[in-house]
Amino acid sequence: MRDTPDRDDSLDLMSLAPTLILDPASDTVLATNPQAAELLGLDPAQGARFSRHLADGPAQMVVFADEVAHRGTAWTRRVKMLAADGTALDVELRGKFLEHTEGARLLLTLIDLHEMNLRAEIAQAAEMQRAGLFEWHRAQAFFSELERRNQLILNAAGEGIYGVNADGKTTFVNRAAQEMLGWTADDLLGTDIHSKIHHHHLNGEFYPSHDCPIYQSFRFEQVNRIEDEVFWRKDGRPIRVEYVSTPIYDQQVLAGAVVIFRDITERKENERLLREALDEVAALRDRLEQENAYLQEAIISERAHHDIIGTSPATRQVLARIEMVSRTTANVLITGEPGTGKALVASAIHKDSDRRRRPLIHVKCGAVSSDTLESEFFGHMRGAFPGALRDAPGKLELAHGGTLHLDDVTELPMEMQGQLLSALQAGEVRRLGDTRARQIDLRVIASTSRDLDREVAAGRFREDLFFYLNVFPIHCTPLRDRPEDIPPLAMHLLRLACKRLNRRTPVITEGTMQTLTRYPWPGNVRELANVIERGAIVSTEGKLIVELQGRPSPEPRPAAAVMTEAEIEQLKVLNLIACLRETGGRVAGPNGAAALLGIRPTTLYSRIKTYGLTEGDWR
Ligand SMILES: Nc1ncnc2c1ncn2[C@@H]1O[C@H](COP(=O)(O)OP(=O)(O)OP(=O)(O)O)[C@@H](O)[C@H]1O
Repeated sequence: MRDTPDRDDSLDLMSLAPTLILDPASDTVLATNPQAAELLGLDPAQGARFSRHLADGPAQMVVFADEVAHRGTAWTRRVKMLAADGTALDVELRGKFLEHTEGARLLLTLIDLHEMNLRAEIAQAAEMQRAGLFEWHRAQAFFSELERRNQLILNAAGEGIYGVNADGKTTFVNRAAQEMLGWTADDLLGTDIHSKIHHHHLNGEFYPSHDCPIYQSFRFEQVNRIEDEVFWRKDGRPIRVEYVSTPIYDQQVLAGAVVIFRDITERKENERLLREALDEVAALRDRLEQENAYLQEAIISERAHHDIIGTSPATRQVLARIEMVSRTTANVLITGEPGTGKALVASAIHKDSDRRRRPLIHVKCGAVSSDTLESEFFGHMRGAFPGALRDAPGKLELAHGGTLHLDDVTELPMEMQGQLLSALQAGEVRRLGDTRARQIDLRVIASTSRDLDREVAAGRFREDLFFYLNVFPIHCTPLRDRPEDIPPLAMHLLRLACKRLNRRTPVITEGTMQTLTRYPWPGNVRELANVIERGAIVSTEGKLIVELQGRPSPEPRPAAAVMTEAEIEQLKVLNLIACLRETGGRVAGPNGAAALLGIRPTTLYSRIKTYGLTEGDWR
């Protein structure tokens, strides 16, 4: 240490804080370190008087020096100090008493409070920054973990998920979406996804983006759920999708939309196959129903479709007409007395026609009750009327693709005749209780044992239905007018009956055959079949015995005598008189003579006039 207030190297070692040695008695700064010289701005030229640096005079300094002398060490902030240029210094003085041979010395350390505050603030700021950085890192780690987890969730989702911003540009695409679409995230991110995957409908129609429900979600804040549209894969193939597009918000501002979609191609394909299978099942069921009904019909009516037996000109003509008409689609009207084989002819026409693989439906019109007539012909839906427990097709529907045989067609009530004609002409039926019309394609064969001309004339049968049915007439001749058919028929019917009865076939003796041939057979072939069957049951000793219900076998009829025109005219007049007598002179009306004769009343009036008949002739 030096006795001058110049720099003292020992003080450099002692302290980095501004420090000086003061002789309080002479108010002299004996030594300083550079920090103190710099702080106080000591200038050797201006001398080393310490009191120059005291802002409020020496009083406080004296008090402090006494305290230091008394305690050995002390500190104070009461001594206000100035730099050499008069700048106020904010310092804390720390004093230490030093014994010296030349008197007491005061070692003063000046703590620059201003700098200390500054450092404290910097330290605090540094501390805060350090803490802030840490928090920031923590937040960053938290969010990146969150994002990673979200990515994991998005990628693990089975549904395709993608996001678009408010400009329709793709913002994210999950793995499932990339797999389903064949487009990678790189292909899609930042691009207009609609133009890549949603540009056309399945039918090839262009799909403008402003019509797209996804566009509407991010433009008009709509949640849209779509059940069946297509997205286009990168390889150009469509996939059927269902999707939900939901608008998304950032701080309550519409930011875009998220689309969650599912590939339903397989489901749609399965639905299509299922629908097809169900349609097929329904068609098969209908067909089975029809065929079942046909079989039932066949069993109920006990119609064995035997071949038509007979060699008479009448039978040969019937066979020729069957051959002529069966391959056409023409409707056929079969007339003839009961039991003459009309149903057999109808079956033969069907069997020879192109419709033979489809059913032949026989409807015995006279046997259907008037209550169920409509449902019988047109069918009904379940619940259409009390007792309609299930859907049922009508006879017209059952005959679809095949043939409908209207047996005893004249028995149909007039109203039903009209309904039937409309359905047949329109080629469609509507089941009772159904709104849907069903197409029918059928051929109609009608048969009757009545004189249809007469029925029409009598107003009991619709003329338009008559014309519809009578496209191709076939007449079955009564058995009595074709006796040459009786032997082959008798043998044929006997073979059938014995087969059915499981009996040996007896022989028909010549005498028996003559008896059969002479009999007038009012019941025609049906009666012959019954007689033969009874005979087969009662026959013994291998011979057929026939019982003809006590009717006398008439003598063989003489060949018909040839009549002159005059004789025929005479017969007509007599017949007309007998007819008018029968009707009590009534000409018109259902029970009038005209109806009985099968001619129009006007025709009858003109005939009465022509023959000059008067009431006295039939009274
Ligand atoms: N030519 C024939 N050859 C063989 N069997 C016949 C012949 N004609 C009629 N039959 C038989 O006679 C029976 C009566 O015939 P079918 O029922 O066809 O008569 P139909 O004229 O339709 O009678 P209906 O007017 O009473 O209904 C049937 O068993 C039928 O097989």
